[in-house]
Amino acid sequence: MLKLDGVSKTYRVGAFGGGELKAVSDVGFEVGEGEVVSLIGESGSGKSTLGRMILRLASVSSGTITLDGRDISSIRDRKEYYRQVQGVFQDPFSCYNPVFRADRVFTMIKEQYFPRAGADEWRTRVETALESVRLDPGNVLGKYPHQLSGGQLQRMLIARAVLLDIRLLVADEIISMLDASTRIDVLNLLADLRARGLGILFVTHDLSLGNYVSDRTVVLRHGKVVEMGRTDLVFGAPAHPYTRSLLASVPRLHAKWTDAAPEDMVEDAPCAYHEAPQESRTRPGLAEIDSDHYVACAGKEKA
Ligand SMILES: Nc1ncnc2c1ncn2[C@@H]1O[C@H](COP(=O)(O)OP(=O)(O)OP(=O)(O)O)[C@@H](O)[C@H]1O
Repeated sequence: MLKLDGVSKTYRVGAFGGGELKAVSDVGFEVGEGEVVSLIGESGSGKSTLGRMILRLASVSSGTITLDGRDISSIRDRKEYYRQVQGVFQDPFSCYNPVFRADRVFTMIKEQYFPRAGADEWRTRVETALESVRLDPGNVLGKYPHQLSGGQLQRMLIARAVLLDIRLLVADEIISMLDASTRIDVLNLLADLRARGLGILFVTHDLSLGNYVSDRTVVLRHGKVVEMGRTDLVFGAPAHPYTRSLLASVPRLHAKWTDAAPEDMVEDAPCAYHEAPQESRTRPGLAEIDSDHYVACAGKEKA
């Protein structure tokens, strides 16, 4: 479905845009139907930039992003694209105008995409979409954003995507601002949507969330993929020192802070990329060290 191939993004920075900042370098991965792919990396690693390029909110400097083999930049009709691909972001409050009722987000969808739907039919569709994101329509319809919780507003945005029956959701840090119990609700909701065939790019800096929800994981560092593949392999047998150090820094329930030192962070461990045979370098800068488990050179990262 969605495929990124050698995608890079360079921002113009500094006085009069005289400098350049390479936020994303030569990134390639896929998101299939009914698949959740986590994009993991620390702050500034380029996760949101990738999400924004996929959502066509930022231009691609080089490389291609395709949907079913079609370059997304060649899809002139943005409405057609957004009928299939939508984003939900960290701060749900920023997506609503406080002056209007929150369900205006549905009215806008109706006006743009379903102008001919009758009022009753539309109301039934909205109610069904709300129920599918585990919201009680009676509790949320007709209310202003300040009368709803962050979790409810976030789910309404996901319901909007459900109404459009999209194929790919870019979920950028959507859990970060929610409390623990609401987090699990939203995560379970994503699992429901995946079961219905929705592809999800789950952008997060939180490894445990990524591990919980995703089939495949892409670890980004300084805009480059350092490791990616099946989540059980990336988390179970991390091959890049950066992935290992990220995993080692996740607080563990049964370990005291001093015990949680990154014991497996061996600086002079052999580089898995260079240990792998030449023919395993099937993607630029990455070696396939197991079926659907890719790693970048550790030496270059250390340099
Ligand atoms: N519009 C922009 N103009 C210039 N530089 C930008 C712009 N947007 C992002 N950057 C820079 O690009 C790099 C990647 O930023 P990005 O927001 O993609 O990272 P991130 O991994 O999503 O971080 P966070 O988790 O903090 O949101 C950072 O160095 C950031 O400062």
